[in-house]
Amino acid sequence: MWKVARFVASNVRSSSQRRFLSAAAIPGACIVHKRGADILHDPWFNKDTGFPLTERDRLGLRGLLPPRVISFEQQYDRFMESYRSLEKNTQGQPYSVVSLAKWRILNRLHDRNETLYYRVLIDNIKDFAPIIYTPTVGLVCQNYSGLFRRPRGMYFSAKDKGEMMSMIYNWPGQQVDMIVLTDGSRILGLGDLGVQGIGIPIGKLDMYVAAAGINPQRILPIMLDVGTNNQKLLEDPLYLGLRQPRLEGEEYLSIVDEFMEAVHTRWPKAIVQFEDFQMKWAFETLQRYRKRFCMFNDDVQGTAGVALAGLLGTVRAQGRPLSDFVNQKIVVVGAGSAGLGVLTMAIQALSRMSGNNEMVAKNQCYLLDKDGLITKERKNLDPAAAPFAKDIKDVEGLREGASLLEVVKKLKPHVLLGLSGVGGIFNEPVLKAMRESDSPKPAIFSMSNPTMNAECNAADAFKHAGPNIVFASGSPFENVDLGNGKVGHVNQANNMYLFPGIGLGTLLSGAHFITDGMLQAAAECLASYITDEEIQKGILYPSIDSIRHITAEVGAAVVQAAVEEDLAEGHGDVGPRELKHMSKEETVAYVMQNMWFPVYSPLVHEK
Ligand SMILES: NC(=O)c1ccc[n+]([C@@H]2O[C@H](COP(=O)([O-])OP(=O)(O)OC[C@H]3O[C@@H](n4cnc5c(N)ncnc54)[C@H](O)[C@@H]3O)[C@@H](O)[C@H]2O)c1
Ligand SMILES: O=C(O)C[C@H](O)C(=O)O
Ligand SMILES: [Mg+2]
Repeated sequence: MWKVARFVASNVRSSSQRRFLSAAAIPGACIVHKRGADILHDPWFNKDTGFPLTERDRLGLRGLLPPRVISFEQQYDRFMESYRSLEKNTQGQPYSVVSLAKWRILNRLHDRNETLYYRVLIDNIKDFAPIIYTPTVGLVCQNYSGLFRRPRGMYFSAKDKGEMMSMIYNWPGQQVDMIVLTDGSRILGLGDLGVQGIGIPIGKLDMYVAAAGINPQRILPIMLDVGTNNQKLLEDPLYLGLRQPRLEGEEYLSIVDEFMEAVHTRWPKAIVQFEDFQMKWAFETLQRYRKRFCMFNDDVQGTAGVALAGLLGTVRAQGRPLSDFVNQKIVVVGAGSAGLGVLTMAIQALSRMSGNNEMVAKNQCYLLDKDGLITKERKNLDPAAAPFAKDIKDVEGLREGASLLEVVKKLKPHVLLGLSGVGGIFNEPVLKAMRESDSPKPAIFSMSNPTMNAECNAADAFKHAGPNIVFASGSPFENVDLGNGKVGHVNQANNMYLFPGIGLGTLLSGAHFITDGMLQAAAECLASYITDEEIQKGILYPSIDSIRHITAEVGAAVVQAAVEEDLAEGHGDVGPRELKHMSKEETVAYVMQNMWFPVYSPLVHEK
């Protein structure tokens, strides 16, 4: 059942206490086998000027660093000062120049000193997420060839067929818990970016470290380069990927199969998150692997949970009981991997609420793609969209392929949700038509990324659709000043609220598969996180500042769902029996205690 109660773990302490707890959870003092300059050049172990004298002595660092030892806090302040002065010095310059400059300064730190990097990221997540993640990561992918300095993660290409099993052992880390994999075929709303799409797994895994406290030594971003159909890239002499058209059909699948086998052989417990695959492969690989490997598709499944939580929040924002969800008319614009994922999960929830009546559930939902309203009259109807195609007699006054404006005018939907990847299609006439919605508080979800691809921006949404709307977007926008002291709240409906908790919860449960039940538990948990008071202000999702706490709760919900389904095999010292006996609060505490937190750990034993 959908319960609306904010759960606050009894042992949630102040943030400084939590930091202490997390730091204390780091297993044993890490003893490094490297020496001298090799340590300084290894971002996992490097402490820059922070190496204490004993470590300088015993690790062969004497003379390789300036003599004064600088504390972690001083290093932190020094970085933040240079970041702030960069901000000041780039004021007034174009968005792309400023955000790429910010990305570069963060990336340089990432390449040099991971402990300091993740600490500044965690402490300043609201400011830095838009740089290392959406939307700047999109710009980084587009400019990857020019920005490339050092590799990060692994690259498997079509040319590596037959070699992957040995290649996987080239990765220096002993243990890998979390992998994010892309083939670069649908990077955000930017299309096929080939090998340049590697920026996305890197950004997602940074969020895993920041939000879920996955140890950065145990993450692995991976690019599967099977070619690109992007002509501009193929012709670019600086392009770093394979210069050939994308593999298709069995050839393509045999590469992904080989890769999955290789990963599974070396790290049988690693979780693989599929990210930004074009729709046909997103669905095909999900179906092919979800019962064989521990994997999920974030665009299909993570997005669905986040959208569902927002849709339920919308019902609450209207002052209605959750059961009223079955009366919401929902128009989804975009019939791709994300749009279909959202509809599938929304219809499952609607069916449950209407006594397992899938017909009732489907009646409430309408789907459009680039050719307009999808009905059963559609020629060459995509089989993936077919279950959501309307019977023409059920859409009286509308025709097959009706335009978005026609649909909105006719249906007066409660919710307009965009996952089309096309910037600006919620234009002025469409937004104005939403003023006639049957809902007193219509919802506009402009979920496509990055910012330029959003179906509309926040200011236009409030301006044209009116001040009563609830608004959410995939990329961040500033809140909108509505005058008279009123604020139009902007929510960020982004799968970042769920994927870290799905991954962490699965890892800590020891489940071998990620089931619909576990994903549903994650979505329910997010939906119940927000208080009624916040909902009244149009707040559907918590602030990203609290992403670690949200992720702990989502992770715990996933663990508990795995336990309920008898899939939990435990993790580390914690076995399935112990997991079974944990209360909800204890499960949240267990998850929190397993979150890595960046502090310099000793590299030599105390004498
Ligand atoms: N906010 C989030 O968390 C989140 C999650 C996943 C995807 N997304 C975004 O959603 C977008 C789509 O992702 P996807 O994987 O579904 O892509 P996709 O390529 O699989 O699907 C895009 C769909 O949009 C349709 N479309 C194109 N032009 C249209 C138009 N003018 N009107 C109506 N429909 C149109 C296409 O026909 C297709 O059905 C991307 O921009 C992506 O960044 C956001
Ligand atoms: O990457 C994001 O910000 C969300 C989503 O996975 C997307 O593909 O747009
Ligand atoms: Mg994605």
